[in-house]
Amino acid sequence: MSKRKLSRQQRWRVEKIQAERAERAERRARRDDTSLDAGDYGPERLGRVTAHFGRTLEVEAEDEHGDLQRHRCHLRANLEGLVTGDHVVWRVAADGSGVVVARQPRQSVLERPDARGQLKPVAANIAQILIVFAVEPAPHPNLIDRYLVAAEATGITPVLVLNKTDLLPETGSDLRTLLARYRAIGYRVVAASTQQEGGLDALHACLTERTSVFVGQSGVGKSSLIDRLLPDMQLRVGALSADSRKGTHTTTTATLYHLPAGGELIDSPGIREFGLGHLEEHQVAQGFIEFQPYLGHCRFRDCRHRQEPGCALRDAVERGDILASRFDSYRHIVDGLTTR
Ligand SMILES: Nc1nc2c(ncn2[C@@H]2O[C@H](COP(=O)(O)OP(=O)(O)OP(=O)(O)O)[C@@H](O)[C@H]2O)c(=O)[nH]1
Ligand SMILES: [Zn+2]
Repeated sequence: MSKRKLSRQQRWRVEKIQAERAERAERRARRDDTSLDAGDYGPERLGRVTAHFGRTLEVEAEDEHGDLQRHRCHLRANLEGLVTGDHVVWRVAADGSGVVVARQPRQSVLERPDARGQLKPVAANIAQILIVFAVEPAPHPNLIDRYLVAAEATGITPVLVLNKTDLLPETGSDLRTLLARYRAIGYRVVAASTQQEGGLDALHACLTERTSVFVGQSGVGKSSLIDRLLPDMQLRVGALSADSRKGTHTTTTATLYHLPAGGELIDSPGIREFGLGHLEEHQVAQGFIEFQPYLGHCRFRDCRHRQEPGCALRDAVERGDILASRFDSYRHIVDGLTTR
C-alpha cells in the first residue's frame, strides 16, 4: 500500500473488513472442528502435497494396496502456507476428498519474493536443485556462481547439469575446464543431451530416490529435459483429476511428478526462475563454499575483502588455494548488489 495517509473513515473501513475476515476464518475453524469431531472424516493419514490451487490442495497418499492415490483436499482454516512437496497429516471424507489437518516439519523450503518483494515458500522438501546450463547459450561463470550462491542459501544441495553435450567439441573446450574446476571445489557435475542415445543416463541416476527441481536460464533445455524425463504426457497432466475445470492453474502452481525410474520432480515457471532474485551480501561469501574455512579469519572482523591488510581470503587467492576466477566472480556479484 502507498504511504499516503488514510482518512479516519477509510481506516475504519479497513479495520471493519479485517474484523469480518477474522470472524469468517474463526467460523470456518469452528465448522471444521465440528465436522472432524463428528466423525465425518476417517482416521489421520500421512500424505504429500502434489499441487496447490488456492484454497484446495491435491494430496497424494498410499491406499490400502500400497498404490498412490491423489485426493482433492481443503485446508483446515487455521492452516496456511502449505506448498507442493509438504508432508501433511490429512483425513479422508466419504466422497474421497479430504481435509488437511497438520503439516509435518520441513527438511527444506524454496522461497521466492512475491509481488511485494516478501519471501514466500513455493515448494518444500526438495533434496537437490539441478542448475541447468548448456553448451549453447554458453554460461557466464558469474551466472553459475549466482545460482550456486542462491542454492547454498537454501541449504539444498546444488548439482550442475551441462546440457547439449552433443554440441561440445571433442577437444579444447573451455567448458570442460570450467566443469573440472567446479568438480574440484566439490560440486557434482552431470553431462546430458536430449539429442543423443543414452544422453540422459547420468541424469536418471542422479534423480532417483529424491525430490529435485530444475532451474536455469532461458534456452538451456529445461523443458526438453523434463519432456524426455516425463515421456508420458499423462504424468504431466496427472496432477489434475478430470472433474476439475481449474486445470489452467497447473501452469503457475508448483506440481510434483513421479519419474518413471524413481524419484520426484517439482516444477513450475516460478521455480525455474529461482536464483535470479536478490541476494544478501553475507549470503554471497557463504555461498562460495571454498571460502568458508577462511571467513572470520581476516585481521579486521568487518573485512570486506577489498583493500584491507591481513585479508585471509585474498591471501588464500594469492597462495592459489582459492581460484582467482571464483574470487573475481564473488566480487562481481557483491558489487552488483551495492549498485542497486
Ligand atoms: N543440440 C541440442 N539442443 C537441445 C538440447 N536440449 C534442448 N535443445 C534445444 O534447445 C532449445 C531450448 O530448449 P528448451 O527446452 O525450450 O529450453 P528451456 O530451458 O526450457 O527454455 P525456457 O523455456 O526459455 O526457459 C530448443 O531448441 C531445444 O530443441 C540438447 O541436448 N542438444
Ligand atoms: Zn578479508
